[in-house]
Amino acid sequence: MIEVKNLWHIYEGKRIALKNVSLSFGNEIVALVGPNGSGKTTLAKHFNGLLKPTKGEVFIDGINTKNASVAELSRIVGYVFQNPENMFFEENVFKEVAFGPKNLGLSGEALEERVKWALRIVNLSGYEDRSPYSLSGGEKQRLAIACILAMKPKYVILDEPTTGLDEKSSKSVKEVIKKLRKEGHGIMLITHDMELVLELAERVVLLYDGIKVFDGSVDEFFQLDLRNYEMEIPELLRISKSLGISFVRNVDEFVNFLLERVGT
Ligand SMILES: Nc1ncnc2c1ncn2[C@@H]1O[C@H](COP(=O)(O)OP(=O)(O)OP(=O)(O)O)[C@@H](O)[C@H]1O
Repeated sequence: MIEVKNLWHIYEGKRIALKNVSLSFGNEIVALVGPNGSGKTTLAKHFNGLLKPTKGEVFIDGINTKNASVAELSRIVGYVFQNPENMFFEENVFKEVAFGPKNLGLSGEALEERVKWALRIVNLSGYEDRSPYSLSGGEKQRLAIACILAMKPKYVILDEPTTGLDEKSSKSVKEVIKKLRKEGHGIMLITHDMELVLELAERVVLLYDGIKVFDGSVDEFFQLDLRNYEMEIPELLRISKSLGISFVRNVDEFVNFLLERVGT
């Protein structure tokens, strides 16, 4: 369980980025949303100790982040940053994925198994010898996820995992996220992509100007007037609402509603 208790974060220069935020999350997919500058990244950086509370406390499976190093916390919380190509530095995909578990002390067959396992989950088996830089945007995103998974963290934070990806790549990243959830990982999606929230999230936390203004179900979230928070509901929901359909997750559900209506 990740537990945030009355967290304040004030950057040097006195910018108050988080104001008394409390939340906890476990084995679920939580979307962390809010307009630019609302404090999402600041909050997420507390989960692996990259930032320490100005006031308040953060516990990762009972460990107070104040007393733990980033290295220690990164074993429990994996953070997949935005623009993953910035994090690659090895000559091939195998070495890139092996880097983290190697640092954790794995070697030989165990290391090879771990890398193969991580690549299998993200559907990149067979890519071992490719240069990370030769991959497509979606493949890079999946490689970045594999690098984190190879360290077997219990929680995975994904910062804008679908931004800049085409439909097909975005779909395969979503499949990976679903797979991780099934494997028992707790997942936090930091995102502006409301379609992604609609499709995958089980819960939404909304930050606005450093304050947690909403924490609840996806259905309830999309009942808020999101324009107040500089966001918009997905087109699919807008259309379905205008047809009197209260809540659908995806096009298939939408079509089913319409077919039921035609049939009655
Ligand atoms: N290193 C820093 N020093 C000073 N202020 C910072 C620093 N990092 C972030 N901030 C400020 O803290 C506030 C929250 O920023 P943060 O990056 O957490 O927001 P965000 O919700 O992740 O935004 P975005 O959606 O644009 O990524 C912003 O006003 C930002 O300018």
